[in-house]
Amino acid sequence: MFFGPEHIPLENGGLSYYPQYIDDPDTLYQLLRDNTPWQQPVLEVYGRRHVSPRLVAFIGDVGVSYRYSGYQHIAQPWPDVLSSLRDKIVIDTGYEFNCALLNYYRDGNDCMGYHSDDEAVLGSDPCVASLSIGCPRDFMLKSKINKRPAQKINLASGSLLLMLPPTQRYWQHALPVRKGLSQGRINITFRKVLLSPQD
Ligand SMILES: O=C(O)CCC(=O)C(=O)O
Ligand SMILES: [Fe+2]
Repeated sequence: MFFGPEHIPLENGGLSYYPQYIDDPDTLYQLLRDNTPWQQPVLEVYGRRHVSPRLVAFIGDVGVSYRYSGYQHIAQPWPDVLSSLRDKIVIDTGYEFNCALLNYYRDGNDCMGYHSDDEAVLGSDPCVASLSIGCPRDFMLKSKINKRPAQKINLASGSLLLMLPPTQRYWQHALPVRKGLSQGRINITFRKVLLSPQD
């Protein structure tokens, strides 16, 4: 099955949303939930250290590492299921990705605060491809240059959201707490870390 994408324009940016990008999200969800070496690192956000409010894993090509939130992530090798998914996303979008950050939100209490995926190692205008499986959750976007209300997109299981350049430069995004949700969700953001200046 393949629907979309739906283009969602943003002032100084833009999104492409594929509501049903993969066929069998439930199987992929269970496979990743049960076979990923999940970690719960101590993160440093705005100078304060706290245990991450979700579980994480970082996978990628040999030699890729990625420092964010005060923590150095060394890539684990790609499981087959994710390298073939990466290949499909590269073909469908025309963007390259050499690593992926996995976030496991165990229930509605797990969350991610407002931030941009704008680390220097991603280059000046990255495209980030975000695949969601499991419990649908609200994804919020707010502008860095005006105070208009945040936009909300409910990310369906099996959906792919592309955050197109220059979205990371002008927007922040978050996954807020949703008390009462007992189901888990896994999000995979495919990224391209630059390994040398000419990449
Ligand atoms: O879980 C999500 O949908 C967002 C994840 C995210 O923003 C990130 O990993 O940087
Ligand atoms: Fe992000």
